[in-house]
Amino acid sequence: MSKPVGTPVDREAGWALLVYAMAALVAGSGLVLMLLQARTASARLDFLAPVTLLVLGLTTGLMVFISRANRRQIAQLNAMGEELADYAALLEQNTDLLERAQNVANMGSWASDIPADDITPSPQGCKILGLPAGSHIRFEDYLGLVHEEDRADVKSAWKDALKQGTFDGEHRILVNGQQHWVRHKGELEYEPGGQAVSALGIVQDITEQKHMRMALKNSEARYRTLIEWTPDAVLVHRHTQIMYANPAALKLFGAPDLYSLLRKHTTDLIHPVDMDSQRTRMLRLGSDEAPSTPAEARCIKLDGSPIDVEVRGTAIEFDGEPAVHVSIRDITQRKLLEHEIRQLAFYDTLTQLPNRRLLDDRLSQAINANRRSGGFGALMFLDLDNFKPLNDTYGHGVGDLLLKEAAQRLKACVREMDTVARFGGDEFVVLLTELDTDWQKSRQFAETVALKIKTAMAKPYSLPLQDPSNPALRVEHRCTASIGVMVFSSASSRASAQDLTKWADAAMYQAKNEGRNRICFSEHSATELVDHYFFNSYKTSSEKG
Ligand SMILES: Nc1nc2c(ncn2[C@@H]2O[C@H](COP(=O)(O)OP(=O)(O)OP(=O)(O)O)[C@@H](O)[C@H]2O)c(=O)[nH]1
Repeated sequence: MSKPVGTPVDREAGWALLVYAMAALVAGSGLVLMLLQARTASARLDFLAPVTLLVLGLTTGLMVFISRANRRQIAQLNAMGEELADYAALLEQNTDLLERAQNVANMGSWASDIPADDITPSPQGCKILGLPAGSHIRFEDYLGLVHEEDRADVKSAWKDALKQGTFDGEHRILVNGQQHWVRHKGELEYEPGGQAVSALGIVQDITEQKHMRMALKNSEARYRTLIEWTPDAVLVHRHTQIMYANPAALKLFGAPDLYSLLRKHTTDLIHPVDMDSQRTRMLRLGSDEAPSTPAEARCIKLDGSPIDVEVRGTAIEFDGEPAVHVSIRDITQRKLLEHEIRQLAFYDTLTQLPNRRLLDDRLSQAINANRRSGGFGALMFLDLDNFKPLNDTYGHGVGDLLLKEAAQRLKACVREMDTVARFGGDEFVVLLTELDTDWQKSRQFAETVALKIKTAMAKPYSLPLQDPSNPALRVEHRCTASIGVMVFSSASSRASAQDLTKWADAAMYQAKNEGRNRICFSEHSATELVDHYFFNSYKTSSEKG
């Protein structure tokens, strides 16, 4: 089978050319015949054949020409039709996409022909407004959907929009008896004369957002009311910048007004001693949602004075953004009470020196420390000599003054790290710690301190007689001290705190018996020495081997 040559258009043009050529040949033959017959002046009837040929040729050519022109126009029209169909499909596709997008966004659109008072919502717009799909409504119809309390506002907003060219507003509508919040936003178009002719806008159902916003507003209002009334100080800060302070916080920090606190950072209110720990807590709060455990801290008021507080923080959302709520309780009174209880439990009320209980505790600590360091300590037991006559002659009040003065003198004789305790009555105990790892040096040091104490205590006491009729009246009293000293190492770990006190007490009695105002070393000090060397040599050999 032979293949056709060329495209259909080429073939059609070829056939047309052939027909034109044949028509021209026929018409030409007719014309030639006519000319020849005219020359030979033949009969009138003889013209019929050539004329027929001429007309036939011309008519055929003309018909082919017209037919081709028509076919071209039809082809063009067909092409345009196909193009239009493509556009229509694209439009349909875009409309479908737009509708789906509006559906997802819960947002519709609408167009309004203002002079005709005709509003055409999109399918999603109809759904939001509770209208059948494809509805056209008048402005008055729309007002009928609007909640009656919002109707006047909508009317006046539309009036303004006609002048301004844009609008953006929220109001309530009723859809099947249910209240919905909608937001309209749109633009108007004007004709050259200034008359608004059309408007295009979007409508969005914002009921859910509105309810959430209202719930948030209500909970924030509740939160504010609660913290306004709470007796604890409350600060809300974001990255330490104070955003809110309740009246109790103003009072606690001595702020004259809210503004003076809002200018501050929480770090401005933390005492330098607690800055690091509080910063760490704040950083942890930023990443951890759980409220922090209460912690004691020192804060500073705006006038710079310190306050003891208990702080507790928790991460919150404030004005829609992450922040930290800090609750601050003033614990100054509690601290004072705690201090008072501690003083009563561990300190002598008259001299403010540690009492027997605290002494025992510190002595045990010293024994343990010596055990670790392998060094020596010393315990001195003191009893005032000739104290009773002062009491008996001038009364206990004056005796108390002497005891207080004796306490001060004792403290002045020792280092900060040492302990001076009142054991009871006119008895005192001095604990010297971390003397030396050498027995001789430690004993010497203890003896030096004991001598210093003996000298200080023996100095006369000038005491006011507390006579209201003569306040300047004073009495001079001489009252020495008998001192028993026990040097201990505790390396042997055999001696307890009670043992050491007992041995020092015995040495003190020895000093009393030997005539008072003197120093005696406990004979157990030597035993301790032997134990010490035994223990240390054992320790060294076991470490080696
Ligand atoms: N003012 C006052 N006296 C007290 C206190 N506690 C005990 N005393 C008195 O202290 C005295 C202690 O008695 P002693 O140690 O025997 O009296 P002393 O005159 O020092 O006798 P020697 O120690 O033997 O020298 C007693 O009179 C107690 O009443 C106190 O808190 N205040």
